[in-house]
Amino acid sequence: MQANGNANQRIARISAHLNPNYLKMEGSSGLQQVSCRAKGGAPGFKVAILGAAGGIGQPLAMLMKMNPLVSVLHLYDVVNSPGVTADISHMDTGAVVRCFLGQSQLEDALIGMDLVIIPAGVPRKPGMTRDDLFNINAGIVKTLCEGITKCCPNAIVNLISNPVNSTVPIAAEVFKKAGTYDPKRLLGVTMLVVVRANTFVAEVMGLDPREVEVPVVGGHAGVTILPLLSQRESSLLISYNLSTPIQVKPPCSFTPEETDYLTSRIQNGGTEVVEDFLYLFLSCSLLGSAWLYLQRIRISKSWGGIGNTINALDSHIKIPQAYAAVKFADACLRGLRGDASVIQCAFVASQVTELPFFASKVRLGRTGIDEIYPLGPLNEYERVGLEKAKKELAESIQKGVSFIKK
Ligand SMILES: NC(=O)c1ccc[n+]([C@@H]2O[C@H](COP(=O)([O-])OP(=O)(O)OC[C@H]3O[C@@H](n4cnc5c(N)ncnc54)[C@H](O)[C@@H]3O)[C@@H](O)[C@H]2O)c1
Ligand SMILES: O=C(O)C[C@H](O)C(=O)O
Repeated sequence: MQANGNANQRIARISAHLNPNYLKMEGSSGLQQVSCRAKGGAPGFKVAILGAAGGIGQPLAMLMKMNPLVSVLHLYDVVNSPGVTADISHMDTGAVVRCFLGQSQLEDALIGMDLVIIPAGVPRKPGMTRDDLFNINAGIVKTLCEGITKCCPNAIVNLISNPVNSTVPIAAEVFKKAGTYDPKRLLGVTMLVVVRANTFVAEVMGLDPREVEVPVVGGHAGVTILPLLSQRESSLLISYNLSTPIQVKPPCSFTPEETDYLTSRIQNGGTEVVEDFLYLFLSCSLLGSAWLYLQRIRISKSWGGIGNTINALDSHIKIPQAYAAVKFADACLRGLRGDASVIQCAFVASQVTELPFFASKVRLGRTGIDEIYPLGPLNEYERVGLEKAKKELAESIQKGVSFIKK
């Protein structure tokens, strides 16, 4: 194997993984000249994660580093991104990982990106709704989206920060204001509720979750999450009349009790996790769990001290949430690559209902969303649910729009 460059150049390349400013300090003319990838690394897409040091950001970064479609991975956060980047960069997979820390490095983090994934912001604590996060997360999403308009206006944006029902309209308004809005490129990530729906249905029916595909439409909070359980048989083939066949799932139907149980569990899955974690934290702390102890120290440091420790107790590494986010990001990348029939649910600008945004099945392509599918036939239970969902969604969307237009 032949080494690439002289010793100083090699050391500079390694240091640039962790802090791209290293090369600037060394007198390089800029980031674009840096090639941090080992010789022979595969070409692929450039992906930035904003909020990469967080509970969802860290496992998301790890899983994106493992994705063969990713050639460059930028990890941005306002705290702790150097440590996370150091960890992730030791993985012997193809993607080059670079660290960006703090607002002054946001633009460098975004230049030239194909896909920007945003899990930045505060998570819920027990007793809170996603909407309770609006006051803090709205401003964070606004700032990050302003960076995107400047540095990578053509990137696909995957918005994870809650409340998704409002943060997606906020992002749209920021992009409109800057004249860079393309509704095909802005997607609110609702994949997690689809993942939960598939799992819970599989449990009830005794199926392998990989065989199950439940369309979940509407939004990403409480009653706005509307699983279309009546459609989980062969709905894609029947209602969308696609030319490319999609695998028909094993047919089954649910009793009214099962439908109630499943709908409620899917709608409240996020709350189940938030409430359960506090219980888990307290029990494990009593048992002296080293992991949780370390997490607590790490989180309290990152949140600025003892005073905030209590607030941060329910923040934890969110692996299934990251799994869902990566499943969705991977679908976006496969669409960008030109794969056929990449279909997922997402919260997007839509004409499927009278609302300006709605989650439904979309087909992903080389420029983002290629097609948005209609809801298909609903039963009476789902029609009632749809009306409730639309009422709450309308308010959340308006709240996001007004935040920018005020
Ligand atoms: N849509 C979904 O499916 C889904 C799933 C899980 C979490 N979430 C949401 O994602 C968000 C993050 O959740 P978490 O559990 O990772 O929280 P967390 O507190 O563990 O991590 C959030 C990270 O964002 C960073 N951050 C804060 N302000 C920032 C800024 N201005 N720029 C860049 N980074 C910033 C923090 O430093 C932190 O590292 C929450 O709003 C949560 O509700 C959504
Ligand atoms: O519920 C939350 O607050 C986080 C996320 O949206 C989830 O569904 O787990």
